[in-house]
Amino acid sequence: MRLTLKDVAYSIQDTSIIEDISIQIKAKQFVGLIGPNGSGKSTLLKTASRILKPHSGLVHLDGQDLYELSPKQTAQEMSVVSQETALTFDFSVREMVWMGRHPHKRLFQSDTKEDRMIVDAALNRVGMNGFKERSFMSLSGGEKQRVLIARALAQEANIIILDEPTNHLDIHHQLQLLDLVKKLEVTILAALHDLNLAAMFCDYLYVIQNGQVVSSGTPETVLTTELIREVFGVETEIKIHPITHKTHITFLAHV
Ligand SMILES: Nc1ncnc2c1ncn2[C@@H]1O[C@H](COP(=O)(O)OP(=O)(O)OP(=O)(O)O)[C@@H](O)[C@H]1O
Repeated sequence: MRLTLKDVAYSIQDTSIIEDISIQIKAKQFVGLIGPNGSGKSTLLKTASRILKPHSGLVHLDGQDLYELSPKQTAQEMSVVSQETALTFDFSVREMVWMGRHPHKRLFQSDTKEDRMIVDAALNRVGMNGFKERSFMSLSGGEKQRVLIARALAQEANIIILDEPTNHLDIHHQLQLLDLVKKLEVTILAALHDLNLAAMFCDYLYVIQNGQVVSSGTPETVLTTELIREVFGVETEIKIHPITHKTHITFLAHV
């Protein structure tokens, strides 16, 4: 499933947060958003996922206007993993993941054997099956993050939008999570802070600065010493790593 944003803009009280953003994510592509703190990545992800309605511009799923779909249809196609999971009540881990099944169910329909198998399989894939009866609120940041990924898996969406998915995760779980997400073969849009992980996993990158796209392309073409100096204010040495054959950045000093 393709996700397309055309000339998307969003402002808060006359202050432009993002403007003229056009991005295209082909089916099954893993696209990364990179950019400094406060550049507008989360706002962009929210406009792409119907959490914030753009003030102008269009968001299309396979050519169809996102706002012509019902919220339930949107949830069948797209799942969002973000840090801001506001919970009024505490739920168990199993219940949290089970919520991913909601868009596939009729009103008041109880869970089926298939739902239970999907929830168990999702928890297994993120290594959290042993935590099923634990309260979600009692989990560590990294454990919560893995449960939210399991919920996205249980939702069986064609597009997954991730806001800094590796935040809170140790290096083993960062690599495991991005590897898992990549192998799902669904369309992925993710804001990532770690430029080396972005280079390893993303097929294509958009660089956001001051609410606008300032560069886009494959990691090898986008991640240059000039761009990183300009956008992040950091001197780097960049090489193709002899083992991974991916762009590898060594950070030298801030400018
Ligand atoms: N509700 C709000 N009221 C006022 N300003 C806001 C609001 N939400 C976001 N902003 C501002 O919009 C800008 C972009 O924020 P956003 O969270 O999209 O950036 P980001 O690139 O995701 O940042 P980070 O990397 O730090 O997570 C920031 O300057 C932020 O302070």
